[in-house]
Amino acid sequence: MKIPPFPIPLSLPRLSNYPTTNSHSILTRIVRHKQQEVVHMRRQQSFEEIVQWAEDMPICQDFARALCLKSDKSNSGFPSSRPSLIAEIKKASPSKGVIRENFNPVTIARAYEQGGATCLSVLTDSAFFQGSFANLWEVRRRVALPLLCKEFIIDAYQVYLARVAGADAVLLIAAILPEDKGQRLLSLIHSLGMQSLVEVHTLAELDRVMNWLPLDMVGINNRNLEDFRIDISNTQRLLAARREQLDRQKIPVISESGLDSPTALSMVSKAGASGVLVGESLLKKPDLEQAVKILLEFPKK
Ligand SMILES: O=C(O)c1ccccc1NCC(=O)[C@H](O)[C@H](O)COP(=O)(O)O
Repeated sequence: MKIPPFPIPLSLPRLSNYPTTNSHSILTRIVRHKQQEVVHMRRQQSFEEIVQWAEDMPICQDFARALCLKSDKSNSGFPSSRPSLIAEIKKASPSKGVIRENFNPVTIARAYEQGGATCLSVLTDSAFFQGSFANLWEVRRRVALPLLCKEFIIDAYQVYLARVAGADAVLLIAAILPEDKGQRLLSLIHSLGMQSLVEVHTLAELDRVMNWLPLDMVGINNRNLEDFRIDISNTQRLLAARREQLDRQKIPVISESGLDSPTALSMVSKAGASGVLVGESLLKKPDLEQAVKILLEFPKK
């Protein structure tokens, strides 16, 4: 394997340089910032070079398959099916500020792996989540689990960067991608050998992304990204409406955000989710390995 020159010396622009105000929704502010960030990164590191590095990367792991193999929908030892866990590595978030002061992405990744996580999600946004592509690359070098690049993707440049930093899968958020752009980015992700977790929050978004082909995984976000409200019954609602269609097309569903107990996992699993994406409730605990084990322990009958 040729080692790409990470960390690419990208000095990202400071949030305060851009004309966003608190009257805009957080998602609007993030997207405006991303637009500026992409312009800035393209100036610092040529697109052609990033493309070349991406083409030299080793083959990706099958993220969706890992999740489905681990999700145990038939194990009679458990009162309900057990979803597999994508454990998230994030230092801070717009809704919660700093979540974990003592933050070392590789130490966190190893603890998650020891605890029984199936895959990892690494926040790469720096302005709002205090993450980086270098964090993703560090985790890639030291931990074998399949990795999701958790970014606000609006441009091909970011997709190539995710591949160079070692991602196996990339998040696409329906709410920030008009239809043809979403499909174009999904096709690019596939052409680079990666998969995508396509995230929706509403039924209208779910119906829209069902036209993006081929879908690897759908994520149902329980967090409203406009106002931060969390409602884990969102997963049940959307699955109740479209489970048949998703099952028919064999598209695994991941429930995201606000999941903090085995009971919550059991709820979304019974609704049809094959996996869960969990960050904050784990990251708040001092012992992360133990926190994962406790979360994956389903309530006994
Ligand atoms: O978490 C936020 O405050 C946030 C704000 C705006 C856009 C996205 C945001 N979070 C991304 C996520 O959806 C979560 O990191 C992920 O689903 C894990 O959620 P949690 O377990 O609640 O940390």
